Amino acid sequence: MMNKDEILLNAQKALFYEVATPIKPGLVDPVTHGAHQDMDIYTFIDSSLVLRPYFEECFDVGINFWGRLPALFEELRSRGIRAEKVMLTETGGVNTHKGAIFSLGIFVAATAYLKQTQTEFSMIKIQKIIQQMLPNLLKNDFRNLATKKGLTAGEKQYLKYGHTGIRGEAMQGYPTVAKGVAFLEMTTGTKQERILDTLMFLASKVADSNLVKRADNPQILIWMQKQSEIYFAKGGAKKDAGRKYLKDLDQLFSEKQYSLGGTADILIATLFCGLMMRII
Ligand SMILES: CC(C)(COP(=O)(O)OP(=O)(O)OC[C@H]1O[C@@H](n2cnc3c(N)ncnc32)[C@H](O[C@H]2O[C@H](COP(=O)(O)OP(=O)(O)OP(=O)(O)O)[C@@H](O)[C@H]2O)[C@@H]1O)[C@@H](O)C(=O)NCCC(=O)NCCS
Ligand SMILES: Nc1ncnc2[nH]cnc12
Repeated sequence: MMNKDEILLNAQKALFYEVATPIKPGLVDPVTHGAHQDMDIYTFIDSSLVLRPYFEECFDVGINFWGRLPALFEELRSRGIRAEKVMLTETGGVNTHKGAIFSLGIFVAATAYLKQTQTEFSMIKIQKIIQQMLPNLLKNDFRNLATKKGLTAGEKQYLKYGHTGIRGEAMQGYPTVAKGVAFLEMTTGTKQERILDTLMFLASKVADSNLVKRADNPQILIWMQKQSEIYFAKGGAKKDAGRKYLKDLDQLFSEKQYSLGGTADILIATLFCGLMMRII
């Protein structure tokens, strides 16, 4: 298993690899800000760097933890809430990495916990640890929704459509990340082509509450699956037709204010695992 510095470096690399990759539909890259007028690449550089101490805390909590795993998540959560505040202070109130604070924080802590007893990073073992950390996430988080004021997009979508969003994904041990890692391993080409193809693969699998919120329509997820199919039929990132399609899609997303913000967070977690497995 890699040492602490290497693991934390991989967490930061995952954040930078994702945002550095052009052309992602509706998302920020070094040249465009997609559907996010309040962000640019510099906002993401600031946010990625300021989160380093938080990921270090997640590692330390995981490596020193003993006891029942749900208590590990409780320890993370209070730190995650603080990290969200640090991010918002650094970005001037912009939500760059809310999903990544949650998901990547869980992955870093689970990796550190695994390191206590195992010499190798294993996707299956990480998924099991995460499942054991989060048995009651949905029940606890959605307990008082009917009377809660100021619901988040994820909470609203649970009440309106029954979508369990990022919490459902996390509770199941991130099956979509596992699929993303298996896909990433199969990809060929440059790093950029492999990351773009993995993003578009994930875009057909993730129930992205950010996309549903922006489109104000859950059917958008089915439309997104179709776009992903067309992209791969055109040869994906390694072909001019695939890249042209992506560029047009980015244009459309920017005009309609659609974003794949949740998918970007799942890509970040996928890249972290890929880096831990040395497949990227
Ligand atoms: C459990 C939390 C993630 C809280 O969830 P919450 O209920 O607050 O919000 P959700 O709407 O459910 O989603 C939160 C963010 O998670 C990302 N996301 C959405 N769907 C998925 C998915 N299927 N898989 C992975 N990640 C997902 C998404 O973040 C991205 O979108 C952001 C940009 O959105 P944008 O619309 O521009 O900005 P907003 O602020 O949302 O709205 P406007 O201001 O524009 O109107 C971009 O940042 C991406 O990261 C959702 O935003 C977790 O946050 C939580 O529990 N928080 C408490 C602290 C905590 O527990 N931390 C855990 C430590 S381990
Ligand atoms: N590149 C990106 N653009 C917008 N939101 C994001 N959330 C995570 N990565 C993002």
